Amino acid sequence: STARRAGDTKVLVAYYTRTGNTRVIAGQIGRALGADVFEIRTADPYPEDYEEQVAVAQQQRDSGFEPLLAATVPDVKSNETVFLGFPIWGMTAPSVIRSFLSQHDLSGRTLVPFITHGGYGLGQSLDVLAEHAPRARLVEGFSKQCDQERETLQEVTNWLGRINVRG
Ligand SMILES: Cc1cc2nc3c(=O)[nH]c(=O)nc-3n(C[C@H](O)[C@H](O)[C@H](O)COP(=O)(O)O)c2cc1C
Repeated sequence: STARRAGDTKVLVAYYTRTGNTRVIAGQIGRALGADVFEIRTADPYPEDYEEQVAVAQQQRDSGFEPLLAATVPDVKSNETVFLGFPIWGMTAPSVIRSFLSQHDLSGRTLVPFITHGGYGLGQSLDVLAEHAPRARLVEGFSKQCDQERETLQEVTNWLGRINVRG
């Protein structure tokens, strides 16, 4: 919603997701606060294949690469508060989150992370936010353990092996 009362502060909810877990939280924050919701996307799509994605994520993490964004938020500075959501990849924030923070100056703004992970916790992700948005006011975020794609794929593979159906 863009309708606001005088005195309201503008809130943006920006998030990145691969399998949708983080999107559920983004949608709930957006509805609860009447905030604009922006899905962060890379200009070049990531692999659909899980193992290929793990390899690309690791390579981009280790090299410090910042993938090009498909789009940026116009006038991000008009927002007093920015919620930033992402999954944990390789014990840290996905490299596209570093791209987002490099491309959007959040100086003097309140930055609220919301993070999903597969059970191994937040890793280095909060350090990444502090380093790449050094002049934002980083407040306590929300985090939740969610399904791991790896586990779902393995369970489906096991099940297909048990039933007697051949493609
Ligand atoms: C490339 C890749 C790397 C991941 N690395 C981790 C990890 O280091 N620790 C962890 O707990 N979960 C890891 N996960 C699991 C995701 O963080 C978890 O499933 C998350 O909820 C996915 O969010 P999404 O559905 O919004 O993409 C990884 C997933 C992917 C695809």
